[in-house]
Amino acid sequence: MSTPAPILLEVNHVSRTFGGLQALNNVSMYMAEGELVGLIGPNGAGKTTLFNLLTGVYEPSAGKIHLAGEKLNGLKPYQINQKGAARTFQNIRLFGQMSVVDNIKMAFHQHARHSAVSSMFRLPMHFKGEKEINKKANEILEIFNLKDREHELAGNLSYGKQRRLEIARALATGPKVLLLDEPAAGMNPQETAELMTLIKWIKDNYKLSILLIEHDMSLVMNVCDRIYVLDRGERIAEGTPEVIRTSAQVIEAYLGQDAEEEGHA
Ligand SMILES: Nc1ncnc2c1ncn2[C@@H]1O[C@H](COP(=O)(O)OP(=O)(O)OP(=O)(O)O)[C@@H](O)[C@H]1O
Repeated sequence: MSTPAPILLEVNHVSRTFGGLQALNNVSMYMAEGELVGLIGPNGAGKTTLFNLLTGVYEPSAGKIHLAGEKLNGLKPYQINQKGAARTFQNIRLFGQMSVVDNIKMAFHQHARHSAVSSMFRLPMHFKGEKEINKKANEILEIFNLKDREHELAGNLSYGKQRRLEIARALATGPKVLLLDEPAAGMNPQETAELMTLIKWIKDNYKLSILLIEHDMSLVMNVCDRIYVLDRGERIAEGTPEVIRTSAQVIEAYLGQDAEEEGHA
């Protein structure tokens, strides 16, 4: 029997309220090193809120979050990024007026080892750092098939390519865990299939954990090792794709959503 991978991310009994609204209620979850975990649930279930808690956009009202044994509660988004969590957003947030390659280099700079002093005075260490960053940015552009567009303004890329660039940029910060919020939203079926192959490849080659929010159910079922299901702020199921596919509670939650949507139509 192989030894189980160590736990990387731990969420313990986390809740979050917004005024009177309980967006998350006593949710616990974990991710092991190298796992690709799905986070699904009907609209308004609390998925993005959980991402926002994991990345320091909001603080939990109760409960604790640990990454690689370090507590994340109370840290700012940039501090959590430095501890190894990077994310993409539902609505793409690139520097549209900067080139593709500069978007990647910006992310490297956040984590580059050369200090502000060495870059200010252009010390030899600064040039060594720049050379290294150029090399790494090149590698990432090749992997994400964006090399031929490196000097184009990010805002001019097609939607599918902007989504890929956003993931490339998150990866450039050297994360231990990558949080992807609906990375396939707005993509056509071919772009989606390519993206999924890429996500699996990233997981295997960068040996990192990935948490994926995605509405496309077949996609989640195909790529994830395990899945958590939220509904109205509560965790209602957890398990392998097979377990989730046949869970009566999950089916009921989604049917409930369909019925609500039909009622509003
Ligand atoms: N900043 C906020 N202020 C007030 N309410 C919020 C805030 N953020 C989220 N909510 C509420 O919390 C609940 C959960 O929202 P959340 O965006 O986390 O759901 P979701 O599962 O990501 O939904 P979707 O699939 O539609 O993106 C919703 O009722 C939402 O309106």
